[in-house]
Amino acid sequence: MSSLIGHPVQALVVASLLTISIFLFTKLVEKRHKQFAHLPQLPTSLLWGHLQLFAIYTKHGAQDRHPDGIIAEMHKDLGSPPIFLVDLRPISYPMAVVADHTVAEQISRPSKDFQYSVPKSPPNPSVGALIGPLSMLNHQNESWKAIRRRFNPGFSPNHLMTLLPCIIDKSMLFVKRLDQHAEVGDVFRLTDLTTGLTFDIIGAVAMDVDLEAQKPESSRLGDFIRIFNELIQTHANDNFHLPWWLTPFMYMTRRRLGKLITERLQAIVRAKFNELKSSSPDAQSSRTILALSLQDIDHLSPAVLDETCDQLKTFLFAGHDTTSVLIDWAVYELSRTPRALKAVQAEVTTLLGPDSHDPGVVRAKLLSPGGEHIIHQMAYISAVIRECLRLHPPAGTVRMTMPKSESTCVVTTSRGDYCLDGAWIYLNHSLIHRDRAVFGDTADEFWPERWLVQGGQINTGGSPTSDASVFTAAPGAFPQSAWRPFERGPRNCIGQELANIEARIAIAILANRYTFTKAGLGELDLDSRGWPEVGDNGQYKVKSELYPTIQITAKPVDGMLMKVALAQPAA
Ligand code: HEM
Repeated sequence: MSSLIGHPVQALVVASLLTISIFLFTKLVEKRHKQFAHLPQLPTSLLWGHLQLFAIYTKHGAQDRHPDGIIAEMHKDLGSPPIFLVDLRPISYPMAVVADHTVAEQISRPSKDFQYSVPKSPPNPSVGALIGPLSMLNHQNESWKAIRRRFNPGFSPNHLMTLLPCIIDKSMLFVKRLDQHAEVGDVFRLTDLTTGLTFDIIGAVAMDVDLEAQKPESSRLGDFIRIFNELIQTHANDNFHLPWWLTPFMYMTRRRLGKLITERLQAIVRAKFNELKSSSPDAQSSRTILALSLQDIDHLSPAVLDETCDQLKTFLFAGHDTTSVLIDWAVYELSRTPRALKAVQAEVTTLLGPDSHDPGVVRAKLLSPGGEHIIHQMAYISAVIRECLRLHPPAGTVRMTMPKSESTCVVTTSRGDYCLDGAWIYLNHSLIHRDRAVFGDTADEFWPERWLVQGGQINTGGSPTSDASVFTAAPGAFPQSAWRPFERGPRNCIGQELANIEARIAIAILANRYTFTKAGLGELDLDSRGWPEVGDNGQYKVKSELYPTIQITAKPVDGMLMKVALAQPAA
């Protein structure tokens, strides 16, 4: 009897399972093999997409290298198309990787369909605790515009120049820490010092708060930097920004630390608001980025407080992390490029005088009337910064339009037009910045002169010189959109001028005072006499390549291990 009843039920179950299986299979085929079949891509597996392939490519080199390095190898094996697909579902959205600056520009510029450029991808929950849900990084359209408008004045070049004394004072503490390492002669993580510097600066210029990020012993570091460091550390091995449901405990830790930062920021914003609205605000306090953003606010409502705190959180993170990476790479590239170091030293001596190894002299000169003009005259240093950001871009941007939404995202490339709806559109700076079609055979080399005019000619290689005086900036050397470390268009980086000022000052202070020597990865390959040897690219030969890893942004994998010594002042 029971078998008689069982048969139809079993048949129904089997039929349902079969229907569901066929449905799922069709969906899978649709997603894996049809949805983005129009985009160039390596062979994809029905079940795994490109996940397995990605794992295989990962094994080709250092496992902890930045995913951009893996993507670059895939790109090369595909014949370097302007755009291609990497399908890592279900770990992330399918990713349309943009490797060509003309395509990137179509995404980042305003258009008829997208007034403020193609929208940002949905917020990444893994960085939610660091920047806060109301961060301008996550907003779109008019709500983004309103926030950006509120904070723009604080980042205007003119306003930033008024903050010069505070940036220089923080740089003096940086010198003090380096002097200590020079005295001991130890191997240290330069990143720890540069993040201390940039964190201190952003705390001072944004809020007029001493974040005490440059204390000699880590136990004496300020509260903020310790919490931030702990939070950033949770991203150390999170190569793929794994979804929260795969890392629930990490997610909870991040939330807890994020809350601690918010509480501290709320107290600061309340105090600064009250001070500002009192009859006589302190002169320094009233010039900060925070103060300017509060100028037109009469009532500090909970909504305004939350929004303000999340922007400050964003500035604290975005403002210290990327700029410290830039300074790290500048120190490293200069330490292994004698021609460029000589040119920087000559420029600093010309602009700041023969005693520019003395930080006190540099400070006095930069703070004297007209000091800010000196910063604008640093043509060679500026080229070094451009070149470091070209070769070692810390961040990129990810955009997205949903399928079947009102406006679609179609880009025109040398290989045809592509609709990108439903994919993460990843403007990959590492690929764009090393495009041989733009930067030629020296695309992978550190060559600051490519940004400069020498005797009326753009120097793209050959006849190197270290005479900085013959260089002037070359604004039209390359298509503007081919260099985009700060991104372009309305959603470009609000802090790019600040980063530039910080990096210029840091390089100017370091150039004639110290000699840096890399330790560990990227160390110089000395000859039998113990001397470094210059290779064809004008750089000292090294034993191994130093590579970036991912810790939210791209960072030198070893924290830029260095030794530093006081340089001999020129006779
Ligand atoms: C070398 C240093 C820096 C680099 C390479 C850099 C790079 C970038 C990039 C690529 C973006 C676009 C991100 C995206 O679309 O998701 C961006 C946006 C942003 N950056 Fe920077 N940044 C640097 C320094 C700074 C500094 C010093 C600050 C200061 C507080 C800052 C604050 C921001 C903010 C708030 C945004 C969002 C802007 C918006 O959406 O309107 N950055 N940055």
